[in-house]
Amino acid sequence: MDISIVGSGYVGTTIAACFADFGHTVTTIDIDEQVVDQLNHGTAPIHEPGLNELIDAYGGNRLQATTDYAAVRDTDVTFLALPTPSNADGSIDTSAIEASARTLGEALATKDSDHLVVVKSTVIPGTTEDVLYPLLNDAAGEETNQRIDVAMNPEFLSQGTAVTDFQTPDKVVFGTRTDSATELLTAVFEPLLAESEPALVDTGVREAEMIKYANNAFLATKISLINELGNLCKEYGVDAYEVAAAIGLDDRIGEQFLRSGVGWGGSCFPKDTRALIAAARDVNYEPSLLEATVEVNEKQPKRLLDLLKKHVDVSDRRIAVLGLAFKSGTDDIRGSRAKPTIERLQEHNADIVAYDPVATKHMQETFPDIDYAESAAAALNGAHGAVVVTDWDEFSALDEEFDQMADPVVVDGRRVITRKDDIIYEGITW
Ligand SMILES: NC(=O)C1=CN([C@@H]2O[C@H](COP(=O)(O)OP(=O)(O)OC[C@H]3O[C@@H](n4cnc5c(N)ncnc54)[C@H](O)[C@@H]3O)[C@@H](O)[C@H]2O)C=CC1
Ligand SMILES: O=C(O)[C@H]1O[C@H](OP(=O)(O)OP(=O)(O)OC[C@H]2O[C@@H](n3ccc(=O)[nH]c3=O)[C@H](O)[C@@H]2O)[C@H](O)[C@@H](O)[C@@H]1O
Repeated sequence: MDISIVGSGYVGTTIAACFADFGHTVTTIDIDEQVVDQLNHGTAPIHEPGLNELIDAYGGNRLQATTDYAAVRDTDVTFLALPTPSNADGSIDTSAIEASARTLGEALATKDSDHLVVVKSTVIPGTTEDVLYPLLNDAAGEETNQRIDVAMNPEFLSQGTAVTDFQTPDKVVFGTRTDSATELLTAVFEPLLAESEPALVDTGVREAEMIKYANNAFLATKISLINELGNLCKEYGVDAYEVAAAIGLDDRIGEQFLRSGVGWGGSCFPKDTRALIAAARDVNYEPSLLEATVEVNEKQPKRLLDLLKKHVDVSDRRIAVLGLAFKSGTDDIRGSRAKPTIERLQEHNADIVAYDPVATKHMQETFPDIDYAESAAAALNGAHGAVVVTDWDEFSALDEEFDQMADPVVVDGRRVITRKDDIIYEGITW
């Protein structure tokens, strides 16, 4: 099948590479010429395990990239994997996806066969059918004889494991208006459905849009709940990880996403929870639990520093921040809990030295005035305290490095530190 994909970020590039691997012919479209050049030269524009191998194998042949929307005319279906960031009030900014729908509609005006446009981006219920569908058809013009249909196919991959998550999902959701759209999507995903046998959810467009938000809201709330319980555990001298391990044995609860700590970040949980809260207010519904989910998350970095301040006066003291990425395995700092942690340390006039194996360059753009170390050892050397914000494996190997601290106070926000002897060690929820 001939597939086009608009947007070559985390989602667009991953699905492009995997669709090519299924045997489809794929054309990606992006406004960023550098991204297009990279793909055509067989290089992935983002860092994801396994992605470079696929792009290297198919880039420039079965997988072509362009900035020209005209390429969609030679394809049967177009996936939109465009950003849906937050407006100032938390609602989603649909400007990129709307602009793209207009350009896509204009390009499809001269296509003489049916075309399916599938929204992969995370959008509030109604966006695909009430906003994008009319835009596409208006831009395509009345005199065209082709029929444009729309569908919604939410994506559940996580950064750091994007390729394997996409190839072996728990479920695939088709939100469609017509049987022909369902049939076409089934043909696109046929190799994946045959190989991994995920649950197939065949539903309506609005339901598919809502399933994506509900999925992320549930996961974010699950983490906030274990963080709230974890905070309480700490007050009672109870280890929250022992409690989590036990409650996770109940199939109704499940063992995943029970790692308490300094909170959730990333490109999606923060924006999607805010978007759902804004959407709820739009329909005059007060989303109390979602608000509490966000509120608990905002509190965790403060708790981390309160624990540090119990042992150290941070003012004018060198404090090490270990980990800047929003989670291990990525250089992405969007929504990272390191940001509020650094801001709060700055408010207390700490002399901050930060370290991350891969995310330093990005954080330097946000905080150009703090020190950045080349290694965790260098960050800890002479520090009066350290906070751990990201669950990088290499932090669990730290040992003698703590002996080089001026005051060996370590507050762990991710339960990664294994050395406990001869240091003052505090876990955020244990
Ligand atoms: N990052 C993730 O792990 C996941 C993201 N999502 C959702 O998928 C959507 C895309 O997210 P990401 O891939 O992370 O975005 P991203 O920010 O990594 O990439 C977006 C790409 O779209 C391009 N672009 C922007 N406007 C364009 C236009 N008018 N025409 C062509 N290209 C354009 C940008 O240059 C960029 O390469 C969002 O709605 C997000 O919520 C869903 C599941 C997972
Ligand atoms: O919509 C999206 O973009 C994606 O958002 C998340 O994926 P991602 O943000 O890449 O990463 P996660 O592994 O979910 O971690 C998110 C945050 O939660 C934190 N987390 C996760 C799990 C846990 O037990 N505790 C915890 O604090 C992580 O440290 C991280 O800051 C979802 O897991 C994906 O299913 C979804 O597709």
